[in-house]
Amino acid sequence: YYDTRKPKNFPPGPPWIPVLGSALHVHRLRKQTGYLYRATAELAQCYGPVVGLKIGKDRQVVLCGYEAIRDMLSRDDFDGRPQGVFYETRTWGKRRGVLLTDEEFWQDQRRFVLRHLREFGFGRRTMTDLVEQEAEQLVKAFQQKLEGFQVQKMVTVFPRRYFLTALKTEQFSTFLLDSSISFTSCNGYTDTTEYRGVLMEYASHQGEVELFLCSMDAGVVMSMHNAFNVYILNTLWSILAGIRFSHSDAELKKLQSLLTELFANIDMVGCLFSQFPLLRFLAPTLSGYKQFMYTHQQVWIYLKAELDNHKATFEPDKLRDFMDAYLKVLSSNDKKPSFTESQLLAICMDLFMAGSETTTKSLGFCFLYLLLYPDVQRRAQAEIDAVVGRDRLPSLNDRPKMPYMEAIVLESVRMFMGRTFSIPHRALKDSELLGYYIPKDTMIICNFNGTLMDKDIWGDPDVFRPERFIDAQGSIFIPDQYTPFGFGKHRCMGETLAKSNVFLFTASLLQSFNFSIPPGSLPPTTDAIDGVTPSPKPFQALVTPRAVG
Ligand code: HEM
Repeated sequence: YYDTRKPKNFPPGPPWIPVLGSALHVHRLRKQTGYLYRATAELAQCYGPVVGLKIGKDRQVVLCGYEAIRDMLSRDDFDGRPQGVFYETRTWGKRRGVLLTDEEFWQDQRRFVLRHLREFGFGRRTMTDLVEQEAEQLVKAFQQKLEGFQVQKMVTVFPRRYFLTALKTEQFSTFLLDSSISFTSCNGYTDTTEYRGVLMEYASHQGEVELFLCSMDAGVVMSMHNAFNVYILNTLWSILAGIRFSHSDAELKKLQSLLTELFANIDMVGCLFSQFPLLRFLAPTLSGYKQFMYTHQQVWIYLKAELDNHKATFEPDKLRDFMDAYLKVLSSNDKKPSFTESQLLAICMDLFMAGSETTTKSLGFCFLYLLLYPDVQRRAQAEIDAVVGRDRLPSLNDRPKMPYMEAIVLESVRMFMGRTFSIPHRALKDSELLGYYIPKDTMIICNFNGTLMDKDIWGDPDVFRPERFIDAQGSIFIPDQYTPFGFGKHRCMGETLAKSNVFLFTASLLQSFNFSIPPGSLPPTTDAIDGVTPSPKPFQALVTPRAVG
């Protein structure tokens, strides 16, 4: 009976039943809508922007509107992070790290991490160099896959009259760039060679049409959703531990695939064993506990080996990276008790998890939408050609002169975070939010779908339209409601790095290549894979070099 009673003036929501709370109700909605963020958005339609739930042992409040989210994120009362098995087993049974800790412990550690990440690269020249270096490697890797392939000017001069006739008789299947076309005979109408290819550019002048066509076999079809992981991780890991991973590093690949799988099986708000902790013992596999532990153990082993390596080569006067800076503090006598070796490992794990998945997935969504919106791709390429040209790679210094590319970054992150939640907060004491009573220790979650995909704010939220971030003067304009990195004291620590990566990786690839839907394939779906953070479903692109400008 006690389990079914809601605290007085607790935010409205579905009824609570013993032990399960509102879990079944939410589960049903999730099945219907396909996603947890949609299930809670539906609840917000019914109960308002502040929804009260109980999932197993967890009392949760989900916020679904800008006003509620802004109020919560800007108040110290809600600066806690959730407690419990889920948040402790990941770091050896005690809350450690910077992602899921709070109060004085977190403040000291966050301050240290921010200061030293800045020292070794964040927001400084070193970061610029690192991101530019990785972008260059990424372009090289794409070029290698396309090696030996040249844009073929297969048909140069084409009598316009014949060309138009061919179009009318549908010898050309379509007249869109990046589409596949095939036709027979052109040179003087006697050659009966069959031409099949992807139309990359055309120019019509003086009664003639010039076609730039690349052979379909020569373009390379590549998986795009996972094309960026290692390069993204390298920008972060160089700063943290001075390491650059090779693309073929088998151990890293194994680790990343374990993490990807784990992230798809748990949610931002926990999973079965965190809400029903007894299930760890009764059903370790079904409740996700076994997989959670196994993946974390693998990450610990990996990080510990690197830490041992650093300890063996550590020189207090020659600090190479963030790990060294932390080791130096550990060796001093006046360090605060929160500075420990396990805390260093937990910070590395947090940054490893928070840093690589998020940026990689933002890039995944970016290229998914670039395939679906070829006009956006062309406009970006026109800006790249005008500002950078083709003789050198884009750099982060070009950024202020490239508002359209900057807008693509903002729009890609909106598409990514508009399908998920922020990291949960916790009420540090009994509080009030938009007139409701929030008891101490309640978990509070922002559903970013309610702001980043709100029709009233964006008009056409499902459309990939970077122009929405550009004002009448052609400058970047960011509405207040755009908060994919959170705000307040827990604001994301990697925003600068993440945006720089998405900007430069995208600009560098678009400078050299066109990305299109492979001929004969359906357009990729915009449905995502649910999980801690959403991922685009696996998709492929036909990558062809751009014709020389
Ligand atoms: C597109 C990429 C990214 C997005 C959308 C993103 C988003 C977020 C959000 C929404 C939060 C939670 C804020 C809150 O709880 O109020 C957060 C926190 C955090 N992010 Fe990011 N993030 C991204 C990339 C990164 C990167 C590259 C790093 C690596 C340095 C990083 C490190 C962190 C950390 C350490 C926190 C916890 C901050 C704290 O609680 O004090 N993030 N991020």
